[in-house]
Amino acid sequence: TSWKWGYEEHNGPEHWHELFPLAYGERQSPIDIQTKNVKYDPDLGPLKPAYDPTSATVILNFGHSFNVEFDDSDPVSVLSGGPLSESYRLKQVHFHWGLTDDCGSEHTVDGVQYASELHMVHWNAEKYSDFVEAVSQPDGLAVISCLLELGEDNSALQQITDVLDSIKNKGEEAVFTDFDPMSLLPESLDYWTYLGSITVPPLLECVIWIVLKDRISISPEQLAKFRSLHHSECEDDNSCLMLSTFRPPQPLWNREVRASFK
Ligand SMILES: NS(=O)(=O)N=C1NCCCN1
Ligand SMILES: [Zn+2]
Repeated sequence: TSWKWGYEEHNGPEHWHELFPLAYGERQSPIDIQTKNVKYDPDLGPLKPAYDPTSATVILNFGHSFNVEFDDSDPVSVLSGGPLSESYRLKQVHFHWGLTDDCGSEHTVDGVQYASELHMVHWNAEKYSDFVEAVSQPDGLAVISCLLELGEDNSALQQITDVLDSIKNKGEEAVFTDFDPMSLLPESLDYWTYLGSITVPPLLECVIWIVLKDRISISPEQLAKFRSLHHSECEDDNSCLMLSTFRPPQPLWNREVRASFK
């Protein structure tokens, strides 16, 4: 394509439909979770994350975000329970953020946008043979989302922000292991769940979303570190900063949001 999708005026979410028609699909993400319209579902069991910190491998700058990658060649770090009928394998963890501290999350709750959002991406390794096959299926991925609100330094997050200087430019990667993604999550795993899509092109409608009710904190200094990353290789430090990396909420259409809690 002549342009690479991104989050700037010329290639951001309002342009994505030009190359990725699913942008106008019936089960797009993120959404605004209107708590008065969610339905408590007593059949929703507890989430059962089981992660091995040694399965973390590298942290890398993708250009439109940075990922902590996990070795998913064996069922070592997995998620089951909750709304899931099968066991899903953890593949990567990443974040979304905004230009200023008053925006940045993708999901919103009763119209409130938070400073950042954590996504833990898992794929259905019981039904599908690899990640690429999974993203072409309606139940291919399960993504745990946790909203980050502006506040105190998050000590678990510091393990990540401390290494971002080593992956400043697109394509750079660094060894990153002995990382337990559970350390990032709040004490309660109460959640809302709905059927949606990945929130980056090609916007495939393959995700069972699991949005945690409780939030974790991120400090202004930690957010500033996210924004110091470069979305491409460039010398002039301020011409290619990864300042904003969130897609705004999309229409709910004919979908229900269920709650695991009253
Ligand atoms: N924001 S997101 O939908 O989690 N993004 C993803 N990108 C790559 C494939 C999985 N998910
Ligand atoms: Zn994401």
